[in-house]
Amino acid sequence: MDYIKGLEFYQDSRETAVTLGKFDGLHRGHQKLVNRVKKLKNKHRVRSVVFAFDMLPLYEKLGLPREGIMSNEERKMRLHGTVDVFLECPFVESISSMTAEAFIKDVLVGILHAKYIVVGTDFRFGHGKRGDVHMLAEYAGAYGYELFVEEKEMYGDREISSTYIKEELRKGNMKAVNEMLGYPYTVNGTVEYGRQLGRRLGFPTINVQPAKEKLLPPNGVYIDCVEIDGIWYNGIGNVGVKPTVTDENRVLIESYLFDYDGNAYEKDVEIQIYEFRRPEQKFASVEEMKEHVNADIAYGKEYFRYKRRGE
Ligand SMILES: Cc1cc2nc3c(=O)[nH]c(=O)nc-3n(C[C@H](O)[C@H](O)[C@H](O)COP(=O)(O)O)c2cc1C
Ligand SMILES: Nc1ncnc2c1ncn2[C@@H]1O[C@H](COP(=O)(O)OP(=O)(O)OP(=O)(O)O)[C@@H](O)[C@H]1O
Repeated sequence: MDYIKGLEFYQDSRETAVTLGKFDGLHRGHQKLVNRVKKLKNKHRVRSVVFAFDMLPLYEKLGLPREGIMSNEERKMRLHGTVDVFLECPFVESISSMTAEAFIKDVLVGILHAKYIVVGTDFRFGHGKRGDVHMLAEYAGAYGYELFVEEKEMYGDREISSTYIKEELRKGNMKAVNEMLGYPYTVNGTVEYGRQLGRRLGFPTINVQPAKEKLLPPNGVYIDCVEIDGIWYNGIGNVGVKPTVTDENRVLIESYLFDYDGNAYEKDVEIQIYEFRRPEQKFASVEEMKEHVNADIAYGKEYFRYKRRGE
């Protein structure tokens, strides 16, 4: 997969099947669009392209933190191997001020040579969000592309969206989050050196700091699975600032893995979060915390007696 950041760097004259949007989370609805693009590629021998807006410049301009389901890096990793091109387009002034008509003519047709365009029913684009599926359909004949409009994937009686997933993530409702994503909520990061206190207490942990632009579930203890060197390990971990042992305000994911005894420091790992167990607590002593963590570990082992990763 070619990864291109910035429209100006896309310089391929081959025809494409392209899907467009913000694609935060690459949830089940997004996957439907990506799958359609893959099918069109196989059928018509065109290049398959995911065109994703990078909303970071907008958040920076507004002075707001970006709280995404995934970081840009995680999105890139997740798309790897699915399409020919992942084009990330920073949402800068020149893009946000472009009219919808110009976006179709200059970007979709002019730069991307789109032969097939795939979007959801509610896709909006262009200055003032004036562009929609009706406008895309209107210009299809003139510009020689075919439009595919996919029905929205549902979760219960509500449409799946990044917004809906973030609402549930903020509540720690991992079941809903994971079902809407169609894969477990994932954090990628590098294992850092901790203070080795866990090891002394009998539960060594891997410590990972998530990307700063990532929305995490509420601080608390969660069932998780961690991939190290291509092998998955079951575990239970804490998302938070570990107030019992430090006054630092740095949010980490710390996980105790049941069957791992290697040295994971500085390795890149993937953490999947499954189920909320309890909120993070400031215990009166490390001994009291140890009792609770031991109970958490017993709970986690019991959990995996009946379930395998991903179930
Ligand atoms: C299952 C589990 C539950 C935890 N729960 C809490 C908690 O409720 N409060 C807290 O302050 N720290 C909690 N922690 C974090 C521990 O304080 C931390 O892992 C320990 O101090 C070791 O830190 P170190 O890696 O820096 O040595 C938990 C850790 C695990 C693995
Ligand atoms: N549930 C869904 N089913 C099918 N297509 C979807 C679904 N949700 C979004 N899409 C389509 O995926 C593309 C990218 O959507 P985008 O990420 O911009 O929206 P979203 O997931 O609804 O996010 P947000 O909640 O931030 O608006 C668009 O073409 C959109 O119509």
